[in-house]
Amino acid sequence: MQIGTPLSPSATRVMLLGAGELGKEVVIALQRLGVEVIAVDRYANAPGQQVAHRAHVIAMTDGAALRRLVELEKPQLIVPEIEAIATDTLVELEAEGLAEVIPTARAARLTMNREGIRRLAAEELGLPTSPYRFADSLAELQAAIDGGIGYPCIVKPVMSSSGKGQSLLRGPDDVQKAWDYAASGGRVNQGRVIVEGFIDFDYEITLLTVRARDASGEVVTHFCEPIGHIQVSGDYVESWQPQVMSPAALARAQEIAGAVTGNLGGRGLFGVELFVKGDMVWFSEVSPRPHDTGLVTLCSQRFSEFELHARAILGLPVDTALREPGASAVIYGGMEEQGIAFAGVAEALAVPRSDLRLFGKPEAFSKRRMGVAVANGADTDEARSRAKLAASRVRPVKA
Ligand SMILES: Nc1ncnc2c1ncn2[C@@H]1O[C@H](COP(=O)(O)OP(=O)(O)OP(=O)(O)O)[C@@H](O)[C@H]1O
Ligand SMILES: NCC(=O)N[C@@H]1O[C@H](COP(=O)([O-])[O-])[C@@H](O)[C@H]1O
Ligand SMILES: [Mg+2]
Repeated sequence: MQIGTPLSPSATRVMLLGAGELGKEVVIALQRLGVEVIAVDRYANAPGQQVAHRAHVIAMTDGAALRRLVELEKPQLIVPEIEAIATDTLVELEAEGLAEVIPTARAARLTMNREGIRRLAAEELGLPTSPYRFADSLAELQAAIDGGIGYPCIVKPVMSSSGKGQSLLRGPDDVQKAWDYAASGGRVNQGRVIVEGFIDFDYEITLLTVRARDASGEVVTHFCEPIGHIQVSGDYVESWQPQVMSPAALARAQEIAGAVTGNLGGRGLFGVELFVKGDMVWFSEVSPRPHDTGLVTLCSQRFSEFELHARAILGLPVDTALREPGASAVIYGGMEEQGIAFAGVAEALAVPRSDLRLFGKPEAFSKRRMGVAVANGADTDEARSRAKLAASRVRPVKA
């Protein structure tokens, strides 16, 4: 693909559906390559909209509104940045040849709903996953648990992300609460949940996997070094790269990631989430787009996951090499307030080899991710303590 001049008839236009912190970095990477970027989100002044050529606010789950916007902006590429999108409309738009959906409209549709991707991975591709059932009511949920899933188990809305609506159930007393929380936490409330048996893993990783054209034009699969991370209530708080793995576990992880991304197809970067115990590896889920735990690559790789995504979707070659060990630590809003300020930034950046991203979200919530600290070190232990120290020095305050 040639790259044209932005804001001229020759422009290469890319539309991001979702413009949060991950999209913001993708927009910046695309801007640097001379791409015209249109950032869409459900609210005004989303992080990615602040650095794009144009911004639109629509309900992205409204198929008619999405179609109108695509017909107006005529992007060559549509890049989903969140799950909750009218993906049936994406399938139609792609079939009509109106735009190419990254990585494919089918991948966006399957991963929007936990049921689609889980059934593909476990039942079609035969990949190892936690035991699971789906339920549409409290009674069905109880029956699924009693019928074999057992305790401990995890309940999640079929459509949600960043741990929203997710609970760990230790016994029968937790079932009603988990059902009610899932119903309130799903981004698109379908009243359907997945219940998964709890995997007692040693550690979990995100294996960033890139499908990109090589010099001959053929799409080949590249793997980044594995990223280790810690999640609290289903949301990531800390990540580091590289995560040390046994050669057997790494080979199995790459095999699973290759199988699922190969089936989803297209071009782009994927975050393949895997649980590891000894040499055993389970597939958990996959984002057909940059992953929050991959924010660490802003400091650890030659090209961040966002730059890799930008290159891959444009049909350009990639280089997934690690540069040096790194880590990331999340900065939360800590309050429910509009237009907050951040104190302690100078103190945070005084931590050796550290850097910050403040996303610029217009409204803070107590557990909303508002920024991230990244840091390098001689090893991931040193990088982690620096990233956590830098993050802890940033203090959200009322402006
Ligand atoms: N079956 C399971 N066994 C053990 N831990 C689990 C299981 N399912 C989820 N978890 C834990 O909860 C975390 C979040 O789960 P999951 O990735 O499914 O949620 P999510 O809402 O899609 O999050 P995100 O959008 O951030 O990826 C996992 O990374 C893992 O730490
Ligand atoms: N795990 C998925 C993930 O991290 N997605 C990132 O969070 C944003 C939504 O944030 P918000 O909920 O604060 O608006 C999304 O737009 C994306 O950048
Ligand atoms: Mg996840």
